[in-house]
Amino acid sequence: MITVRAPATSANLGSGFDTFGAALARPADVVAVSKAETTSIEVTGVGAQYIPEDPEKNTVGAVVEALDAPAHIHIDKGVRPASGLGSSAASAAAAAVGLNELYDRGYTREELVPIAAEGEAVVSGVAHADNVAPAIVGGFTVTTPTATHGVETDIPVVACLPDVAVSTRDARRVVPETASMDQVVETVGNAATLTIGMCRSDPDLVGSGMCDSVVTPERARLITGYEDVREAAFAAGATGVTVSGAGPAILAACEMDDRRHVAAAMVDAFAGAGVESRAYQTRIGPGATIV
Ligand SMILES: Nc1ncnc2c1ncn2[C@@H]1O[C@H](COP(=O)(O)OP(=O)(O)OP(=O)(O)O)[C@@H](O)[C@H]1O
Ligand SMILES: N[C@@H](CCO)C(=O)O
Repeated sequence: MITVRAPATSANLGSGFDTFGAALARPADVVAVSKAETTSIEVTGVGAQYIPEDPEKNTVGAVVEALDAPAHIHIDKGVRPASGLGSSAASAAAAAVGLNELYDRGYTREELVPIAAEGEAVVSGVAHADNVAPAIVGGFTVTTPTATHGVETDIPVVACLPDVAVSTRDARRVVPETASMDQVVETVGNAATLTIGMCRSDPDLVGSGMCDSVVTPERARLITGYEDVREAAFAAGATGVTVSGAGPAILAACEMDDRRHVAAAMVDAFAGAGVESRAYQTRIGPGATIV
């Protein structure tokens, strides 16, 4: 049996829609795989009741198919589904790393990214790899249709998760089909600023590059209290705030000394909007690890 811990992730980071991703030090899924004649899946943990155990419908089933690696798979969920924290990707990433090891398939971490992304197609209709990439490789990642590049970085973040669900499939329906040239220029500038910030482990630069005027405003409308939470996080010292993945989680970057205040401010602001939430005080961390 092989057991793998794969982290929650935050995709987009504002200016990097379907491209940027970051691994969060916590929460995480823990997935155990053992060889079997036919594949079976058992799910326990946070939100397990909402996750199908049918291999055709669970993200890990697509990974089993892609690796031709039938197994009994136990998924212990630490990342709540429909969170914007890469819940479906965490399981797929852990399964890809575990089954690659179990069956000695010999793929590199980068080669496992498109394999794990097949699982995302099962739940959202698109094999977007911006969550599975950091969940497998760790740190900050840039994923294009042909490659994944990652860097280690040290950025404190708060991921505040309201007690409501937003499915990625639904949140992709509000993504605009076009952007103006002004928006393209602005986005390139912000994405480049964020990337330099990640390379320098500089929360100010990362935060200022987290802005996006194309996708984020549309997604923000799906999250009750978004503007209040954003303002409260900035007032408490956040350097940047945006929708995490497809939402409803909201991600804030900050200096380590401000992390606690930012977390409290975000939870209080959600409460003011009538929404319960929990804040993960975390940081950008490593990818999947065999435990
Ligand atoms: N192993 C799995 N873990 C979590 N969700 C799964 C899994 N397999 C299938 N699902 C389904 O995927 C959906 C959740 O995925 P979705 O992409 O909407 O959320 P997320 O992964 O938390 O968000 P995001 O991709 O925005 O970070 C739920 O409908 C859930 O039942
Ligand atoms: N890039 C994807 C990530 C989902 O977590 C989206 O925003 O739809």
